[in-house]
Amino acid sequence: MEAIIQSVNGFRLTMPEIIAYPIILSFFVILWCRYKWNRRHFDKLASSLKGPPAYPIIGSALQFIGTPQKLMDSILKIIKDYSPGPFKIWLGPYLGIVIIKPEDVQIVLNSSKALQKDRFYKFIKNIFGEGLLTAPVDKWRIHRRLITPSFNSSLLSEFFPVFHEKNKILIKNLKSELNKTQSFDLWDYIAPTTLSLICQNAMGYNLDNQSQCGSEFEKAMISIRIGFLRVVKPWLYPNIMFSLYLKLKGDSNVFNNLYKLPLKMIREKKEAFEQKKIENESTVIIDDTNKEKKHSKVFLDTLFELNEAGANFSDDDFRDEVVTMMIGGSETSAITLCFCLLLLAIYPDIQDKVYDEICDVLGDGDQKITIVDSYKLVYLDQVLMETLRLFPVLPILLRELQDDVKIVSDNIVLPKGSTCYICPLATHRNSLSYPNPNSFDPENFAPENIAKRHKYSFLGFSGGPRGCIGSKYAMLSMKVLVSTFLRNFSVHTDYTFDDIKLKLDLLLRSANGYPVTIRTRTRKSMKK
Ligand code: HEM
Repeated sequence: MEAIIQSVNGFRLTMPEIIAYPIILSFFVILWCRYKWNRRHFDKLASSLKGPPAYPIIGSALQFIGTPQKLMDSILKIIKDYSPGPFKIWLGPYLGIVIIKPEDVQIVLNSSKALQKDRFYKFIKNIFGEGLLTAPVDKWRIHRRLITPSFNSSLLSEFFPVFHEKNKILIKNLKSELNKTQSFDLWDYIAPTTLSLICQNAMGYNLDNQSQCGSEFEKAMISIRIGFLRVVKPWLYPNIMFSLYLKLKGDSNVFNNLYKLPLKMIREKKEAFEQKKIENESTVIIDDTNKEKKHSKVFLDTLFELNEAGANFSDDDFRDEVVTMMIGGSETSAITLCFCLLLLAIYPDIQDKVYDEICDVLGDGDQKITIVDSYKLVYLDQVLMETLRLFPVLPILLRELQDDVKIVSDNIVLPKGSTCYICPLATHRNSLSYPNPNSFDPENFAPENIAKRHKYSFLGFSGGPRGCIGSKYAMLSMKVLVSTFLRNFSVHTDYTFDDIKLKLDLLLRSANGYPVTIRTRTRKSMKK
């Protein structure tokens, strides 16, 4: 039968069209209503919270578009406008609630319903796979329990010979910059050192920093930071768009390059492990007095042994845990150390005070630092903590809530399925906890001042069950490096505190590097 043609407002429609269009429209209206109904608790909470402007589909993403420095500026502005929260942020269609007050943070970080890393971590899964940092909760529970003993406090002293050896190389390399008037970037020396430290201490692998592999890994790390910027570029969310983007930038091989060194280490260490097993000498060494003594295994050997005992790590599991340790254990410390030394260069009085303490504990000679000495360097400890307060390497942590979580502020219930943004940067710069939050003042971490504050007002290493597994190792290794550095050189800069501009590309960094000059240390401790 011939279709009936009708004229509707000047448009000519066939009868099937007249029937189909309202059906299609109703279908979308129903879908939309269902979507809104399912998310009514998000919308209800969102309507009661302040937050930056948001638009359908993209949310507040427009605020964050631009360079890593612009991204950081936007974050700082939002924190300033909405602190101390809680406040909302829509990223794409996803509701996030930013919490800043220590009492709220304590609840979320310790809640069993907030252990899951947020969906946005999937973008860094390209890098870390399912290592501890990014692993889903079930896998994380098993791996965390197995891996924790490798960084147990009782083993920390065993890392010292490697600390000494690698710092000796650092000092030798730094001598090429001695007494120059032109500043250099601390990063170029510190980053290879921390990478080399973690490779040897966790993987038992002696990395020659000048080797092709080491520098290739570091280069891949630089390209990989762009992976993180996907979070604020919704058009790169689909994998196909991201692959295309990498191709256009000539970076399509970046992940293969990143994995080259970890895979090489695993292969070689596994061969050595198998060999030792055959010789049945895997855990026994003979000491000077010819007595047999247990030699603690490095982290990677522990993984091999656990696997033998039935832990069932796949090849990907090995790779992911090793990459996580390499990046989590080196970049974080390198950034903190660079900021710390730059701050000491900006504040020579504080540098002198740190140096005096080092001389008190270690003397003016070249006696090697021990673990007991490092515990006595309490002012240096304060300086490092204050550095992490001002420049927390991970300025924002994201948790996807697997159930409702009630926080203290206004008795708000954070709904299941929403994202909780914990913001160390904002918590650390809150004047309720720190009287002059934007100044460098190591006295903030004097014991009497720590006692006045909430425990969760410092989040440099996060907290709760998913807090940093390597915090004690990190503090010790940083203390050894800074004290060795300052025993050899004084550090100087033209920078002022306000010259430090920040950027965020996976981690928080100085946008213009860490420019300093160094001189042979002439001043001996004033206390002598
Ligand atoms: C100054 C140095 C360091 C800082 C500031 C730091 C900071 C952090 C923070 C804030 C987290 C929590 C991340 C999150 O919740 O998303 C974390 C987790 C982690 N860190 Fe560190 N870290 C440092 C050094 C290290 C070192 C030396 C290692 C290895 C030896 C390490 C290994 C890890 C691992 C494996 C995780 C994941 C823990 C888990 O989810 O169970 N970190 N770190």
